[in-house]
Amino acid sequence: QPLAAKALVDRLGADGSITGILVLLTALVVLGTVIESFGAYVLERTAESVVLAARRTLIGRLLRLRLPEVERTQPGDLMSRVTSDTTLLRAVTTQSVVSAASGGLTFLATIVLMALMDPVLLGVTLGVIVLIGGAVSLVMPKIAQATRRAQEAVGTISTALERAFGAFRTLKASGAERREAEAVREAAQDAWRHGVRAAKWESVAWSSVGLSVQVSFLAVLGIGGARVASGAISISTLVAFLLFLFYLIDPVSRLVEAASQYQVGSAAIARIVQAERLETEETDPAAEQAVGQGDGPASVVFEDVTFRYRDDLPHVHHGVSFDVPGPGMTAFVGPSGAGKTTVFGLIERFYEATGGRILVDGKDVREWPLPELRAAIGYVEQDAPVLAGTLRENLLFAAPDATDAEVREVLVRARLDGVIERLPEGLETVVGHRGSKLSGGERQRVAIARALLRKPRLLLLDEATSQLDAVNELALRDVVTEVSREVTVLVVAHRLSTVMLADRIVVMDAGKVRATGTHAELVASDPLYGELAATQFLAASTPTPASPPAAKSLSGPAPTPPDPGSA
Ligand SMILES: Nc1ncnc2c1ncn2[C@@H]1O[C@H](COP(=O)(O)OP(=O)(O)OP(=O)(O)O)[C@@H](O)[C@H]1O
Repeated sequence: QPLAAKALVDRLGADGSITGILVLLTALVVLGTVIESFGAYVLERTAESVVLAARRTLIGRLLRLRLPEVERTQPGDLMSRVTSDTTLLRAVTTQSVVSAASGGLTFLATIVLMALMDPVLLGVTLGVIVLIGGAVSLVMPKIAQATRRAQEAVGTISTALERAFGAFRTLKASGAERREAEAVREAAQDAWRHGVRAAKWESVAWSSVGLSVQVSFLAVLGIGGARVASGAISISTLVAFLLFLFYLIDPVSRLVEAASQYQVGSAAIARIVQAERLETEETDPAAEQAVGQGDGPASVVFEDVTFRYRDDLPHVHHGVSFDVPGPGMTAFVGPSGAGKTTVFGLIERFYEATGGRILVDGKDVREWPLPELRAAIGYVEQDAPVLAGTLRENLLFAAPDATDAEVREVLVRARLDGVIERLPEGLETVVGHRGSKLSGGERQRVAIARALLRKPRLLLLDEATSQLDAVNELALRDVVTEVSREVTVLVVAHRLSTVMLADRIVVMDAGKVRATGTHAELVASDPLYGELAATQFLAASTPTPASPPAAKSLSGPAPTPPDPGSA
């Protein structure tokens, strides 16, 4: 452009035609702008792609984490690694890379030209730059450290918010808004403090650029002056050298910028890598694709299983053994904390047993391809979680390929058809965060319908009927009885009515199976079972000798009215 402008001025002076040059000049301006904006676009796009790639990898791994890993970490913090930390990668991939490349090239070119003029003065300049550069390099880790702390604080904010929103009703009912807000504010304050600290160290790094050039200037002036006086170099060489020194400001600034941006990015990378290192379940896309539905009810055998949740915790199972041939209903009963729910966690292989063997269909669960094992199982958790989204999404969650006819059938079986009919939007009704717009009983029925839609060979129900009213409970009991004719059903039961329907009952106590048998057998033979039947089960059904009408409920809501159905 300057050359074209010069030619333009020359032509004007010589009264020549300027059209060609004007066109050339315009073309150069347009071309320059296009190249510049295209360059910026490519750079930003690359940065966004890096962020996307990091997020994809992270998301893919986080949803496959082993359950103990998730229990050891904070979901909110893990989320902030996907959302906030990955964003910081942009800085490294744009400013940092470009500054390092352009700054590095200009720096080298200037140094070469300076070396051609006077190697001695160059030595002086580099000496000063290296000295101050050394000091700056001490500052760099502090930027990384402060950024990491700031990002950790951002993770704490997410964790605190997740905790509050996860139990929003309890938060309000406990009047804990102010205290929880205070905790979040404190984390935000922490993020601010560390962010400011990072900014402080960055400004130290920046000001050192000016300092290094000024000190070099003084040193070159002194030593160069002496060399001019001694006749080693000419005064014009000294002047040119000093000018070059000022050309160094820009590349050195860019290099420092690149280095400090890199520190910020590396703090984020460290947190991302940390999340990536968490242990995931084995993945085998081929096995996932090839998951077929086996036939018939599955059998479950526990052989002297021992288990503890963590190495530093006591054992929850001390040699649990039982044998459940399919089909039929098996109820697990026992005092709270006996390890009943843990049995389900081990069958699903959420956790690995520390000793003994667990066989499903005669095959050790560790030898089953995980997707295949889980495809055979329908699981209704203790608190029957419903996910945000529509009812349809919730139902199809475990069986995305289910047909409308199958959904309808399952809705009728789970006695949800009436509920859906009453809703103006039917299956498209949005159920709110964790299904907060549904009643407790409705949530449980949705969870049961979801499990049934998976057409399991083994159904695990954890207190699945504990929040149902008498009519629905009776209906669901019929469903479960019906299902148990073809499917192996294991249920952690807290209601006598459910227990009495079971083909076999496993009584657990303190991490062991103390007895198995039918209700009648156990009432006669096992004192703990007799006591449980009398006191702990909800006396929902016909009073039995072991379950007087005034029986005290320890494990659930008020007793429901007597139910003649199970007499
Ligand atoms: N994820 C976990 N990490 C650590 N300890 C756990 C975990 N889950 C359960 N425990 C502990 O293991 C023990 C057995 O728990 P489990 O849920 O199997 O009992 P349960 O018999 O189903 O009790 P309930 O009838 O009250 O549901 C309890 O002492 C519990 O505190």
